[in-house]
Amino acid sequence: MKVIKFGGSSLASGEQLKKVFNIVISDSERKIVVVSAPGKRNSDDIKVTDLLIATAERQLRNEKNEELIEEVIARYASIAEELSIPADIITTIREDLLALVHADQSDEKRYIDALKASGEDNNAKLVAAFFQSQGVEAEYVCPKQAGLIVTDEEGYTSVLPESYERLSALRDRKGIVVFPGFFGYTEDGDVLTFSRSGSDITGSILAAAVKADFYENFTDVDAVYSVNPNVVSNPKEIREITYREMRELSYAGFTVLHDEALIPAFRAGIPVNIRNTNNPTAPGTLIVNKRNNTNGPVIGIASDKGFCSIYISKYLMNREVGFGRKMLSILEEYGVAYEHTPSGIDDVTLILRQDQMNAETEEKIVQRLTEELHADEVIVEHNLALIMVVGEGMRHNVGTTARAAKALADAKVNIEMINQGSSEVSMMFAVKGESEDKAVHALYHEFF
Ligand SMILES: Nc1ncnc2c1ncn2[C@@H]1O[C@H](COP(=O)(O)OP(=O)(O)O)[C@@H](O)[C@H]1O
Ligand SMILES: N[C@@H](CC(=O)OP(=O)(O)O)C(=O)O
Repeated sequence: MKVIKFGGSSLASGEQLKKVFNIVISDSERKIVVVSAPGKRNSDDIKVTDLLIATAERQLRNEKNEELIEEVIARYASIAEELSIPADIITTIREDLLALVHADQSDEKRYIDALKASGEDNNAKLVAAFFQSQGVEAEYVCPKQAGLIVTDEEGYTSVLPESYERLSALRDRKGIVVFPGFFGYTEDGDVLTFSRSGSDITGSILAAAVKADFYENFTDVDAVYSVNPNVVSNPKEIREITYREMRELSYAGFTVLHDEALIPAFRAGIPVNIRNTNNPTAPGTLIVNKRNNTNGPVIGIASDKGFCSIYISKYLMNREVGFGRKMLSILEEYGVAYEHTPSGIDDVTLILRQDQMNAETEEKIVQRLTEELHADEVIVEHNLALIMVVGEGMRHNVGTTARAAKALADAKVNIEMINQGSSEVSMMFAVKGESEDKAVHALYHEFF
């Protein structure tokens, strides 16, 4: 049995849905279909999820949002019309959406999440209706009814372990299951969404729950490329990659797969196949536990901007018991997570996503770090990009760091920081945000 997920780009129009249908029915193992909300039809288009977020935010500010609501409905209606799906599905979608817009707004996060999730929920209903109209046995399955229960943590949602057992019953359903991605229900019955692009996570959860043979993730590229194709044109395709490598690369900027989507499939030992809806005969990229290393030291180079660093120095920091705890507890009080902590004898640097702090919280954090830790220096540097060079082969190849550092030096990119060690399969370089693309090009041309 295969679980097959289609991203928003694969579901953006009636024409795309026809491709989806043909892909699903071409293989009788494709039994569970996870769908995103309709995505962009072209680069200037707006994803349904973004329209829904804007609708919710305007409602919360008591601003007019009727046009946005109609735009959302029109996206589904144009697909239904293009595919001659009976129009009553659009009436259902309209009623559902209006009920959500006018629902209780006392908990803003839950209100926004419920509206956001309706993008995939209503799309799953539409896709199921389309399959049925083609004479195929297919049913929409509600995540609540199926038992996709999620945690309710501060700013974070993940699947509860007991969900797997309940979801395993999906295996016994007759016909094709069409399941909305991106959200689950709390134990209290409220909708919570995963982070953006989280339908990938739903697909992986279901694949693990039903012990699928494969998790196929259909998107709009022929493969995972060794570097973001929006940065380097015609990059090398990756045929096979390990879970560990892909996890590092998707964390660091390979948006083709959500970085949390690998864990459920990895734990259950299910291979993940990234494929192209627009070119379904292409083999795509297979994500597996072990691969033959035919790639040399590096398999991929990913990058992401929007980071800052907080450099803290204090003479004899290494001798001070509890320094790290005190430092991190100050961040914790402001709800700020850190990504990396490269350190020396008398200094440590915290690397964080910059959008977690505004100018005011930053000032307070710096002041508290300085005063409470009696630091000699606390310096914040903004607008950094992190570049991750990844490959299982690094462990067996001497000199990879030197090659990377030389390539950056030759391209006149100053390395602000290097972090290598904890992970055996990656090294991280921090550079100034404006040097990001230059650095990625230089590293790509060094290793490929
Ligand atoms: N290394 C990479 N390989 C392939 N695609 C990548 C990579 N890095 C970023 N991408 C981007 O990921 C996109 C696919 O992800 P996404 O837009 O979320 O698709 P979907 O709508 O199918 O969920 C590609 O179109 C591409 O622009
Ligand atoms: N629709 C949601 C979830 C998702 O997974 O979408 P996509 O498959 O288009 O990345 C989002 O835009 O975040």
